[in-house]
Amino acid sequence: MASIAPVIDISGYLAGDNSQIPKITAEIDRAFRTTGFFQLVGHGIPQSQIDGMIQATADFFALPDETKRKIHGKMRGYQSPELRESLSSLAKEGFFIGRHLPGRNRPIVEGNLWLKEEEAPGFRKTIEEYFAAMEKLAVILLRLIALGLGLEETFFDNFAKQPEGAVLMRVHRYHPTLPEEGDDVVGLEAHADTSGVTILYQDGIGGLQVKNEQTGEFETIEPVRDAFVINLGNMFARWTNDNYLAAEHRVLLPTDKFRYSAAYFMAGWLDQVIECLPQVLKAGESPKYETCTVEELVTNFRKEIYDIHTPGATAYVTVEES
Ligand SMILES: O=C(O)CCC(=O)C(=O)O
Ligand SMILES: [Fe+2]
Repeated sequence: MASIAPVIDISGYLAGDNSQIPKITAEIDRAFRTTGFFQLVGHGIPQSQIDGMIQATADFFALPDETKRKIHGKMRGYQSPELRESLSSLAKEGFFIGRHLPGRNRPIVEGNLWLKEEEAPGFRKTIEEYFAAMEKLAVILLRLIALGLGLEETFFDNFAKQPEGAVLMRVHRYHPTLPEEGDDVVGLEAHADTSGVTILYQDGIGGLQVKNEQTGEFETIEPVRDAFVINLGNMFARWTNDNYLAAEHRVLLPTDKFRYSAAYFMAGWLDQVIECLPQVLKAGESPKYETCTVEELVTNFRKEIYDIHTPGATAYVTVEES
């Protein structure tokens, strides 16, 4: 059986070797049709930058609770474990950042929350630089996806590059289970992402699992040190009429050490209209989803999440940038 997340090397494309494009785009197309996940190597982001991001994340979460809570937020800043009632209090902490767009009053485009430099030396710079690297990688990925779908290479450029975009990154610390809890404790429940494409880095601990559509079983994606795990969110299910999978995935808690990961969600330009691409429809098929905008999808998602888990919470936090 094919791997649940095949390793795909895009270095040929990045080096400008056009002869590599058909092979790479066909591999990506196959992965998204069969499992919705692949592991990306040859992406050009130095391992030292990735390791630095993981170290900065670990240092941030190691700060005292009261320091982290100074920047407690919902879609930006520190997310303590209790924000999601469905998880055990020890399961997972997060820190969210998104695009920095001061002066825009549009919901979803919010200000980031940072500690003072002396409270978390180097954290902001490291995370912002990694986020910027993800922004570039997302454009590259979307170009390869466009080619694989038989579209113009730049088809998704506006989606990715228009500044007013729902583009977020969350770094996580998953806490080890208590001895009496055993293995197989779910720390992040099964979900599909609300994104176009998600670029995830998981450290070497493991625990990320994807639901196999054929068997219904969750299968583990083994960490590959220099690879990003790439998956599609529900926007591509809509664009491709479910030919590309927005696969369900979850995370099992580690058993003896913290696990760190970083998930960058390219949910794109708020005014992007998402409608079924005519290229994917076979004779006699019709679109399964209503046409909608990114803003509608993301707003609905946030309402669902925050109204369910934190009654009374608003879908957005609008924060003045310091
Ligand atoms: O931490 C991970 O490995 C996965 C995170 C994830 O799926 C998410 O944040 O949506
Ligand atoms: Fe996810």
